Amino acid sequence: MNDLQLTEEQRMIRDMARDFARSEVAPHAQAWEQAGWIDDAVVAQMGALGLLGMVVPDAWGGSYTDYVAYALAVEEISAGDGALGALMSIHNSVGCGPLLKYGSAAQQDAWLPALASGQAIGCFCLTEPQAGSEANNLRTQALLQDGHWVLNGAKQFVSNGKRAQLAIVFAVTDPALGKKGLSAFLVPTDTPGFVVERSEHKMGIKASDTCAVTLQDCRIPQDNLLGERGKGLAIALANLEGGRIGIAAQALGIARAAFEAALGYSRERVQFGKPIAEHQSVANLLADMHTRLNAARLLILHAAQLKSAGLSCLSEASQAKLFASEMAEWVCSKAIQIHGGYGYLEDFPVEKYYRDARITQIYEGSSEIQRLLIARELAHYPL
Ligand SMILES: CC(C)(COP(=O)(O)OP(=O)(O)OC[C@H]1O[C@@H](n2cnc3c(N)ncnc32)[C@H](O)[C@@H]1OP(=O)(O)O)[C@@H](O)C(=O)NCCC(=O)NCCSC(=O)CCS(=O)O
Repeated sequence: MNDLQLTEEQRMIRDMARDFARSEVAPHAQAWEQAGWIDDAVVAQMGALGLLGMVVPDAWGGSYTDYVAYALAVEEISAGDGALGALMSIHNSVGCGPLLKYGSAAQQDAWLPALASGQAIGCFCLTEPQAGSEANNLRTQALLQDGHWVLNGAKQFVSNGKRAQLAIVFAVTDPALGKKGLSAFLVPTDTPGFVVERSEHKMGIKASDTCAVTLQDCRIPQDNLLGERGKGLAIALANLEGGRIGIAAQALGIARAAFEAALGYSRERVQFGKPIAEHQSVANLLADMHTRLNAARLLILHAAQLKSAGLSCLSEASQAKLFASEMAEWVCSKAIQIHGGYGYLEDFPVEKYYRDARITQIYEGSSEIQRLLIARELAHYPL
């Protein structure tokens, strides 16, 4: 999809996000990485610009246009900093998304205005030490006692874990029912017994707070059940579908930043009497990088269009994430190659892009899970 196929509103949102990323995000990304924390002020600015309420309708103070505008904005912010792209995608997609689709009117009114403005940040507590790809193998228990749910268990790899005010937590309510015995809950993170254990030390997106969380007799009102009892797995998987569009856009943004760094460098770096961009081996690499970036964007925006139209995009979102995340590692690696030895140094940005891109093949469903989902959907492929 080129500019011609975007609406004026989609272009304006993309350009606003691009300007913001270039002036307020990219210049600080390295400092945030060193601090292991994204500056609170920039998160507040994103809230004021509407970038944290992009899937929430106006009625709750959100800035929803459609998922195309959202994907374009995630790409731009991620080109500025992959860690901030993670915060944005996870907050919008799997933080706000479940409340929008499954929340009661009272739950939506209580949380969506704060989430949409960025005054509250959301996180998604599904994964457990023994339940990664096998999302239904949860051990966290929720017991109903005296009008309260009491949650106990351990969650792993919770992005925004330290920053979030609201956690969407998945737990076993009816062990005998297997997959149909899981439920979803809204847990304010200041509830006693919601314990953020540690921020993990990661290879990339180091400024994103990825935490282990334990639930220790964490008591929440009975009304904090999100959606129907027993529908927890469906709620989790339905939201990961949208989340995967966001992570694909994050991968694309990081890869595009790497490509642009490599293109700029190749025009300046002279070897054998001419800029290396004019050497065919480098020019061919740049051509392949550009082509793959544009192919990824088409897949992402196609999935986003389906989602905006309220259609299922399970396979398309998985295809977008699979292709974009694997493309991102390849493009970032080639960007380092074009920089030669300098690309391996922290003085140049491409080594960070390479590290930041790697996670996109793992979280919100690994490449192996995306292939499994795409293959499953082929059962309905018309011949
Ligand atoms: C590997 C899996 C695909 C296996 O899934 P299952 O076979 O166990 O599940 P199903 O039987 O297919 O579905 C169960 C239930 O959910 C409904 N469902 C499934 N998908 C959708 C959807 N897209 N929309 C709506 N509903 C859906 C389905 O109809 C069933 O409902 P009923 O029982 O019929 O009522 C799966 O386990 C999987 O995807 N695994 C990967 C998990 C994953 O991505 N984990 C990452 C978690 S988040 C993370 O990485 C942390 C980063 S962050 O902080 O975001």
